[in-house]
Amino acid sequence: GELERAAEEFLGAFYAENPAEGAAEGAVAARSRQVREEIRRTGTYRHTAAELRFGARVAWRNSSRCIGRLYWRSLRVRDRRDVRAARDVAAECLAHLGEATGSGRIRPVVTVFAPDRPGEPGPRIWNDQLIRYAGYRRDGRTVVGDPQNIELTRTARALGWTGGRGTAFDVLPLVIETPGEPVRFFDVPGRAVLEVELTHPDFRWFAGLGLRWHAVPAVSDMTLEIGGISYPAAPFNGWYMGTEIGARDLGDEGRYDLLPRVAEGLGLDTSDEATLWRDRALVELNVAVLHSFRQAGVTITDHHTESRRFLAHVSKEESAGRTCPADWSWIVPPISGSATPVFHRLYNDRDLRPNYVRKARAHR
Ligand code: HEM
Ligand SMILES: N=C(Nc1cccc(CNC[C@@H]2CCCN2)c1)c1cccs1
Repeated sequence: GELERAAEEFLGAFYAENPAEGAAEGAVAARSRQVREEIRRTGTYRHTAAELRFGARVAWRNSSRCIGRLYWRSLRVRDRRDVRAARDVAAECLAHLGEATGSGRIRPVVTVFAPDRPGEPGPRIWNDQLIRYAGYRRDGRTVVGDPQNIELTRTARALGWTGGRGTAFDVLPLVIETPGEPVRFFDVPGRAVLEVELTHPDFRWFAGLGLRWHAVPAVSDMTLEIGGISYPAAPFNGWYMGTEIGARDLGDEGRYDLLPRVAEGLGLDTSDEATLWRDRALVELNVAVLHSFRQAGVTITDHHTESRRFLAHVSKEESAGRTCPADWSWIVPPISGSATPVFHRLYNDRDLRPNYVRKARAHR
């Protein structure tokens, strides 16, 4: 059936790219038979440690919306497939953050928790990222914090969380769902969250905005799919590209909506779109992010450098006889698109496996 075909395809790719693994006489045939037998007996099968490591790295290499794939081989894989209790999942997520953060030299890490098995789903993390700032709707209109996380904040408070101090940067708890237990929240202690206070190299008033952001982006709401097996909790982190924070997180109207305030600080005329006050505010916000992270010794990349790296990755893949799948609309940065080399070409977006996929989730 479906699972057998996906398993066969994955094992084929695994042995093709890791010839030493199949060097022993009949090793490949034996593994294929063993997997088919296990699927027949149990309806699923267990990856070896080597298959899991390869699968997690190739899933990153196949992530067509990711501009940061040049270093796909260096992904650190934390095999925690025997972890499924909510408190243990939470504890391993905090350990993940510790390993990923270093003291600012961020390392790409993925932690793989228990897979879905017939009759026993794996654990699920309801947060979309391990580190998220709470959002509070005040009097029907004004919002304090991150509007994107208003619903998750409500859910956490409904589960009993009282940790929020009502600031714009309260770190939310982890909300973990696992079979046989009620959905629970677990605080993320301050010591697990490296943050950078934002200042601007040329404008002293910028610090007065009181802005900060967390160092590590760690996506926790995607399912790692390898050879037909789904790992619904497989949080992965890299480092930020500055535009994510400077353009989207802090600049979007539906997020921290800071362009008018930055434009005001710059003394721009915001009454007329044609003064391009939004564009000037965006650039200075992004300058502040890159300057602050670099001054704090926290890994970050700018969209020009990262674009060049991505094109180096694309040509490396071509040389390896593979087509690098890419989604132009996500690869091209949200500011200065045409000033980056990734803008001036097209890509093939293909849905390859292994991959990190977003599946419909029980409403949090
Ligand atoms: C090491 C530095 C990395 C950088 C600078 C980077 C950069 C980015 C950026 C800017 C995006 C677009 C995000 C957005 O617009 O919201 C993205 C998407 C993505 N990245 Fe990377 N990335 C890195 C590492 C990784 C790693 C380690 C993984 C997985 C192991 C990964 C998997 C993905 C996936 C799956 C997406 C698409 C997410 C979605 O569809 O919502 N990236 N990356
Ligand atoms: N730098 C990163 N940024 C990133 C990567 C994937 C997904 C996300 C979150 N994207 C979701 C938001 C909300 C909709 C559009 N963007 C951020 C990384 C996160 C994890 C590894 S790298």
